[in-house]
Amino acid sequence: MGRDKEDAAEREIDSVVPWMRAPIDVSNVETCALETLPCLNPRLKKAMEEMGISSLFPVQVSVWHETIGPGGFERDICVNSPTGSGKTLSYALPIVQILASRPVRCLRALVVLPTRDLALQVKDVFDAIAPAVGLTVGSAVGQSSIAGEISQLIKTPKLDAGICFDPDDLSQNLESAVDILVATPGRLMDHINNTKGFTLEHLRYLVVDETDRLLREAYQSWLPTVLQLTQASDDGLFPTAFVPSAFGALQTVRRQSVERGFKGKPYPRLVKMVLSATLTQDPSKLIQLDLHHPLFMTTGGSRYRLPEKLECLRLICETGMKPVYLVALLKSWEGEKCIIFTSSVETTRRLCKLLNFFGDANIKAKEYSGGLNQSVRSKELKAFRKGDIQVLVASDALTRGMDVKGVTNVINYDMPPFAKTFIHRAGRTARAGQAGRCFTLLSNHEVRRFSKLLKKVGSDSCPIYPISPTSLDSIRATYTPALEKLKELVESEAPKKGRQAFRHNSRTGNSQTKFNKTTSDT
Ligand SMILES: Nc1ncnc2c1ncn2[C@@H]1O[C@H](COP(=O)(O)OP(=O)(O)OP(=O)(O)O)[C@@H](O)[C@H]1O
Repeated sequence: MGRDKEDAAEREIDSVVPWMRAPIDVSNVETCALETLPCLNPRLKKAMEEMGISSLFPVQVSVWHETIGPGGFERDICVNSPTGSGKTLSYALPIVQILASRPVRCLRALVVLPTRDLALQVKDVFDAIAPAVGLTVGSAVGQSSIAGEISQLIKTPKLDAGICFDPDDLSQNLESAVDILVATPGRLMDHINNTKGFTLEHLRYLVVDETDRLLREAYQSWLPTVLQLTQASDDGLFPTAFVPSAFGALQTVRRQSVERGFKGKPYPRLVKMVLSATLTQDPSKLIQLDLHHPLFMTTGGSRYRLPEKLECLRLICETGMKPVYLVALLKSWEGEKCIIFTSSVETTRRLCKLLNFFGDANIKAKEYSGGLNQSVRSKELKAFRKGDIQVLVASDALTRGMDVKGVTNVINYDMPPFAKTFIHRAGRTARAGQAGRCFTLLSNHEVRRFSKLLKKVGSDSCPIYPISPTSLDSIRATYTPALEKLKELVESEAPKKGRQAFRHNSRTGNSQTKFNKTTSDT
C-alpha cells in the first residue's frame, strides 16, 4: 500500500482492537532508582551506572514489572511511548537479565530494526550491558561482508588433531557464537536462508522495534518466516527445552502446550515485544504479529504524544525565502547541534550544498539521506555524533529512532506530510527528558494543513518564532550568489535535469529550486 493510502487507512481506524482499549497508562508510573528496582542483577546495575543511568524511566519500569516482575513475561508486550522515552533499554534490560539466569550459549533473543544505523545504535545499548553478565551480542546488518558476519555469529567446533571429520557432520555441529542478535530484515533473511549453523530453534524473545515501519513492508517475508521457524516442531504433549543432541549441541523442541490459555501454542513460547512512538492500531497489521494475550502500554489518553519538554515553533515565509530564514536561524545558534529535515533525497542534497555556499555564514552542513551510500551515511552520522558537524541536512531516512546526544533544535524545512512524520522528526530532540525545539517553515498556503497536523499530534501551542528583519536583510545579500553557485553546480552535474529543476521566481525576485520528490522513509 502507498504512503497516502496507508495514512488514510490509519486515519479511518476508529475502533481499535479490544486489547488496546484498556492499556496500562505509563504516564501514571514513576521513575524508579536502580537501588529500589526489584530483582535487578547487581552486575547489570553496575553496568548501567557506568552508562550514567541511575534510575529507570516510566516506560522501563512498566516493562520491567511485566517481564522480570510479577508479569513474568507471560504476555506479549506492545509499547506506544513517545520518542526519546527510553524504549530501547525498556526491552534490552529485561531480556539481558532473563537470559543471564540460564547460561547456555545459543541465539535466544532477536531484535529487528528497519535500518542499519538504527540496528547498530541498539546493538551499542546491548553491548553496554550484556557482557557484564557473560552474554554476547551480534549484529546482522550488512555492515561487513556476509563472511565476516558469519564468522562473528557462528562458532565452528575445535577439531582434535589427527582426526578426520565428515564435513556434513561438522555443519550439524556448528553453534551460535551469540546470545542476542540485532538485525535488519534483509540480512536476517540472508542468514536464515544461507548460513550454515544459523538457527532460530532456540529463540525465546523477539523484539520488533519501530513496529509500524517494519510492518509496512514485507522485507522478504521476514516476519512470517521467523514465526514459522519458531512454531511447534511436533504434536507431542510434553514441553521440552534445551535437549542435548548426539553431538552435545543443544536442541530446543517446541511442542504444543496443553496449559490453560496456551492450548495449541508452541512451548517454549516465543515472547514478542513490539514498540514504537507511533504504534499502528490497524488490526490487519497487528494480526501479522500473532500476539499472545497482548498487553498494551501507552502514555496518556491520546493516540500520539510529543515529548514533554519539546517546544514547537513556526516561521511563515514565502517559499523562495525559506533558505534565508533557515540561515538566519542557524546563524543565531552557532555551535548548537541541529537537524534540518527536507521532503526528499534531492532537496536534502541541494539544500546542503546551498548552505555551504553561504560563505560568510560559516555553516558546515553535511547531508544524510537514502541517496547516499550506506558507508558515507554512517560516516556523516558518526561525525555528527562526535560534534565534528553541527548541522545535518536529512531526508526522512533519519527520522526514526536515531539518538544523537545534544541535538537542541530540529527544523522542518519542508512541512512533514503526516502526523507520524512530524512525531519522529521532532523526536530527534527533547530526548531523555531534555528540552528541545522543533521549528517548521511554512508558506501561507500550508498554515491550515499544519494546524490540522498539530491537532493530531496533540500539540496545542505552536507560536510564530520572530526573526528580526535586519538579520534577514544581511542574509538576503549573500543568498543570490549562493544560489547562483548552486545553479552552476546542478547544471554542471546534470545539464538537462538541472535546468528543468530550476525555475526563476519572478514574482518574488528570488530564484527558487523545485526539487524532485523522491522517497520518504518514515
Ligand atoms: N533510565 C535512563 N536514564 C537516563 N537516560 C536514559 C535512560 N534510558 C534511556 N536513556 C537515554 O535516553 C535516550 C533515548 O532513549 P531511546 O533511544 O531508547 O528512546 P526511544 O524511546 O527508543 O526513542 P525513539 O522513539 O525516538 O526511538 C538515549 O540517549 C538513552 O541513552
